[in-house]
Amino acid sequence: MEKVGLSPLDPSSFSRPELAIVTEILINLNVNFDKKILLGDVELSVKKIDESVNEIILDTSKLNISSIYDVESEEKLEYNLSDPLPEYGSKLTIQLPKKESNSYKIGVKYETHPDASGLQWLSRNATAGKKHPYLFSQFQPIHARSVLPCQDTPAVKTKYTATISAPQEFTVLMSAICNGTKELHGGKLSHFVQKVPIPSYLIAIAVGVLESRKLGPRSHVWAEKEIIEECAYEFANTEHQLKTAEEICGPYVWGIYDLLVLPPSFPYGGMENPCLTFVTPTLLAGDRSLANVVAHEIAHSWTGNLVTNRNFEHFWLNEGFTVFIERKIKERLESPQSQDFDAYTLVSDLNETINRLGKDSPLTKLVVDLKGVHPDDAFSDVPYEKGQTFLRYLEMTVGGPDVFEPFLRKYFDTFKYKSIETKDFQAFFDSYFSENPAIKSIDWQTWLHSPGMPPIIPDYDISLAIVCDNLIEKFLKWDGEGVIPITPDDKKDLTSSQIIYFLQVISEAEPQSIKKLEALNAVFGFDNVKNAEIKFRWLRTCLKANWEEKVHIVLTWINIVGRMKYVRPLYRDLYRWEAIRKRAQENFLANRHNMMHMSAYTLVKDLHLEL
Ligand SMILES: CC/C=C\C/C=C\C[C@@H](O)/C=C/C=C/C=C\[C@@H](O)CCCC(=O)O
Ligand SMILES: [Zn+2]
Repeated sequence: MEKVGLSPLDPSSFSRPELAIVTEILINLNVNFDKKILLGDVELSVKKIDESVNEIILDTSKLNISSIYDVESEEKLEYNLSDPLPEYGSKLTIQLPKKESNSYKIGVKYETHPDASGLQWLSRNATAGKKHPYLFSQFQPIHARSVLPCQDTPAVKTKYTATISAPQEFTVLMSAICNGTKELHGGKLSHFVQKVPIPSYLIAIAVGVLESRKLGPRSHVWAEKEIIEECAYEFANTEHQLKTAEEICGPYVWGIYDLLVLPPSFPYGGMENPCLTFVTPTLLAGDRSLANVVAHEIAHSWTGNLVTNRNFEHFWLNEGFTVFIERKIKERLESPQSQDFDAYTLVSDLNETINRLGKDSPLTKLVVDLKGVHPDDAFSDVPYEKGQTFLRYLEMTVGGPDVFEPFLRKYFDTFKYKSIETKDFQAFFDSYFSENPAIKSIDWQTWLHSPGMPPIIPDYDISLAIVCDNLIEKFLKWDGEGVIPITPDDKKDLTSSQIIYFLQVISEAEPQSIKKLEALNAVFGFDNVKNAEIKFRWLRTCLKANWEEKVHIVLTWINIVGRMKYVRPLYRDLYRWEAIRKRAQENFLANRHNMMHMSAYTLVKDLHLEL
């Protein structure tokens, strides 16, 4: 069902940038931890596109607006704030001042709501140091509107500057370059500038008592002091990853590349906020084995942040390309086998998602229809894995990386600083490869618009999987009597990725007996593993075996770790287990106040709770 009032060009936004567009944003906010609000003002530079309009339309969500004015004359402007559309917010229509020129500066004084969907206000207990509160944001896909009035569509890209005031002991970080801090009335003012035009979902802020360590010539890692050394070790390869990405994609335009390791409630593995990637502490495996997420976020510096999906129906242009580049970084820094191993093993995750959503579900298409569907409800690994599979297929079809990588660089250069749709990519591809007869065989319609698994899975090098397959077969065939047919010797040559794959296949097989799993744990030590990807799959395997003793461990973990990639499947597993269902629902209800809005919003549905 279509939602009334939303744009015909972006079904997730009220704004109409084709009529009047925001061209620059100036943010001036104070952080109030006691009230859990940001308060201050924004100044929006606006350009009229259609001469006949006298208004600008913005997205807002739960903002408490006190005045809207013409910055030059300081005259108050008339505005209308619509009734809220749940999860989309309210449409803010502002009458533009009457004047000759087509350019305006509009000021909005306001404060955010303590439940702003794009912010998480953490109490001191939810931090590592337990002494100070913490604030962080997550605006993708459409939560920027809960923090500032804006055209909250990725079709609009603007530069921004910000001045943020916070208590003295806190560090303020943003998805921008910090160009100075100064003390003021016992507090601290921090100034930021983002000179590259970005969509609203890439504006980001974090405020905490933080330290940093240098990682390389253009990178620092930020975190609470309790984990900062661990973070510096884990992400020591950042500069290598960045350089490799530049070799593949072209020059890095963002100046610095910093990392912020957030408290564990952060809902995603990573978020590609420009100049300052946000990452979950679940990447701290102790052996750098999960740092591919950083390669993924680095890749977004081109795919998503430079060339951006015009609306979230084309999210695969952001994520499919990013996974594709992430694996090319892995290929160069590790080996072609490890690149293919990742692609091959993630096909089974994709399969699980498509079975869960239904192979005919419209949400399994690469290009989705988001009219009446909130992007947070559409989120899955389909745009990631089906998207990268399509790109691997295209690469293979046109003649391999030697031909495809120069095309990619040309694509980034042509569409940098722009927002595009799938048809723009397709037209560019067709024109670039117009002399290549192989492109005639590409069935764009099926790849882009048919539901279900990708029509073709490329011939990946599966040598790293074969050794695991032998062990998996031995384990699955074992009847649980006598000694487990896997020895510590079998395990010692396996990489973390191979152990993840091993457990992934076991978790997808028939439920195993608790006795067999105890024996497996004795060989691998899964109960004490630090690597979150392994822990996650181990816990899922245990739940499938109805191993009651593990329920408490699962609940304890998901009460701390907010990463939806883990929390949602584990809650869904608990829900499926009838005897545990109520306990899972009660646990969620007791802990939802510690979660970010988007996590609680999606979990209510996963747990079939009517709230
Ligand atoms: C077909 C999908 C259509 C629309 C979805 C659009 C936006 C999805 C929205 O819910 C926000 C996504 C934000 C993602 C941020 C980071 C991810 O890349 C993390 C991936 C999972 C993880 O590793 O934890
Ligand atoms: Zn991504």
